[in-house]
Parts: sequence; structure tokens; C-alpha cells
Amino acid sequence: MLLEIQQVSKQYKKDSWALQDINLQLKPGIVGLLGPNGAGKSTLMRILATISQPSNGTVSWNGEDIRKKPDELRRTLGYLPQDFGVYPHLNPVEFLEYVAALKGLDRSKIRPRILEILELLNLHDTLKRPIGSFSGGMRQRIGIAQALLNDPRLLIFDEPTVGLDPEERVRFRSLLTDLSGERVIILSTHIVSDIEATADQVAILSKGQLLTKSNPSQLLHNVKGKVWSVVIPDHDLQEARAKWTISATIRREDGLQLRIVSDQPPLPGCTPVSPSLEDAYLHIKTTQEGTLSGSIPHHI
Ligand SMILES: Nc1ncnc2c1ncn2[C@@H]1O[C@H](COP(=O)(O)OP(=O)(O)OP(=O)(O)O)[C@@H](O)[C@H]1O
Repeated sequence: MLLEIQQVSKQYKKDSWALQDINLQLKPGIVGLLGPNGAGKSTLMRILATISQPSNGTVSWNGEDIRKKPDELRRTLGYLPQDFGVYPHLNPVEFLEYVAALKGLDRSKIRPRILEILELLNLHDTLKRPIGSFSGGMRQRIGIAQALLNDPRLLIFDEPTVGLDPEERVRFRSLLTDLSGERVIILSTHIVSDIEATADQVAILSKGQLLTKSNPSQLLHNVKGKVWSVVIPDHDLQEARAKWTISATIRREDGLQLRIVSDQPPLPGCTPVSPSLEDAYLHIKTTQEGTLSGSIPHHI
């Protein structure tokens, strides 16, 4: 099972590239796609889900170009888009039956699968309620449920934890781990902790370009010895923000405790602390964003 993204670029408007020259090879496992708003995550997800087409480059699934043979991939794809919509008057079973029909799944076999997935997502108590009466988190779980209907080998989740409360979040993470194995799972988010707990690979996108693809322990290793804690007076915050990459600020009685990502000790009296994935992400973003070209992809 292999998803190959080769020199993929996407241009929505003249002189502006939402994606530039993305190259990625994804094997079974969970890859977290991390990046700030506007980095190009959803654009990439939509291309992989065959909803949109790249301006340049190719994507292949098990060696087949998905533009030429989209159905090969669609049969085995589960996709939760960022703007997932539901029919509010349908109950979960009716809605999932409707999605199953759109996916061309065998109607006679689908009911047990729907009930199994609703149980898995802790929605089994809501079978008769219209989805319109659901909380944001419950709706999001319906979105996750529809992505799982066809037991997909390629699962694409665009911001899946939006609207989930902390308990639902934890449940979703363990569901992801249960689902991993013989599947390629792509999880797009700008919340680092979402992927810290699940992903075995992390790809970082910024301004349409891939900054890195690595495993979390390598990312942590790269930032080892570069994260510091220091307490400063409240009024120095603005200056500190301008000078340093700050990954956390905590108000204390004696001032503000900052967590600073810096190759050198930023201030006298600072103490080294062990890095988190969030620190590693900020370090890569700040050190590499400055080197991004902002130009058109080089192969054009
Ligand atoms: N349909 C569109 N038409 C024009 N520009 C678009 C379109 N969709 C996205 N863009 C632009 O492409 C760039 C990448 O957007 P995209 O939505 O892929 O980023 P993202 O990383 O998913 O961000 P977010 O986390 O905010 O959803 C942005 O500059 C965005 O404004």
C-alpha cells in the first residue's frame, strides 16, 4: 500500500501557489500533516481525495495515477472534509445509509456495519435522534463514522478534532491507533497535541511548501538543548515576543514564565527544559519559513 505524491503544485490564482512542489511517499501508518492556517493542508487533502486536481504533478495510489483511475482510490477511501455537512432531519442510521448508497455499498450488508461504527463512536444511544439536534462534537463523530463506512485503506481526516471535547478527543486518538495497521491515515491539523499522541510520521507544511517529513522522535531530537524556561517581568513581554520564539507563556506571582525555543540560552538565568513536539514544530517553522522562496515551483 503506497500513496505517492510527486511534485504536486496547486494554483488557485495567478502568481499565488497554494501548494508548491510537494513530494511525499506514504506507507501504512499515521501521518500528521501540520501547518498554520492557509499552509495548504486542505488543498492537499482535497487533491488526495480526488475532489480537486493538482495544477502540476501526480498522485498515485499503489502505482496507479489517481487522476486517470480515480475510482480505484475512491473505492477504498474514507474522507472527512473540513466543512463536513449533514442532513439535519435524518437520524444517524438514515444518514449513514444515504452516504453508503452514494458510495455504492451493498445495502443488504450495510446496516450491521453502521451499527458497529455508531457503537465504536459512542453514538449508539442516539440512533433515533435527528442529527440536527446533535452537539458539534456528536456531529463531528458522524463525520468520522461516514469516513469509516467502507472499511477504507486510505483515510483522510481534515481537522477531525474540531468541536470535540477533551474526552471525545482522547477517544478519537485511541480509535485512530486501533484503525492504524494496514491503512494509510492522514490527519491534518494545526493542533500539535492531536498528532503527538498518534502519528508515527509528521509532515510540516508552511506557505504551500513542505518544510519537513520526519518521525516525532527525530523532530524532538533536533530541538534537544534548544528549549528554555525563564521568568521575566510582565512589561518585557512585547520585547521578548519580538526577539524570541515563544512556545508558552504562564502567568506567575513573580512575573511571566516563558518557554523559549532558541539555539543559544536566550537570557541569563534561563534553564533548559525538555522539548515537546510543539517546540520542535515552532523551531522548524521559524528557522525554515525565512528560507521559503515564495516563487513558482522550479520544474515549471
Ligand atoms: N477555492 C479556493 N480558491 C482560491 N484560493 C483558495 C481556495 N482554497 C484555498 N485557497 C487558498 O490557498 C491557500 C491554502 O489554503 P488551504 O485551505 O489549503 O490551507 P489550510 O492549511 O488547510 O488552512 P486552514 O487550516 O485555515 O484550513 C490559502 O492561501 C487559501 O486562501
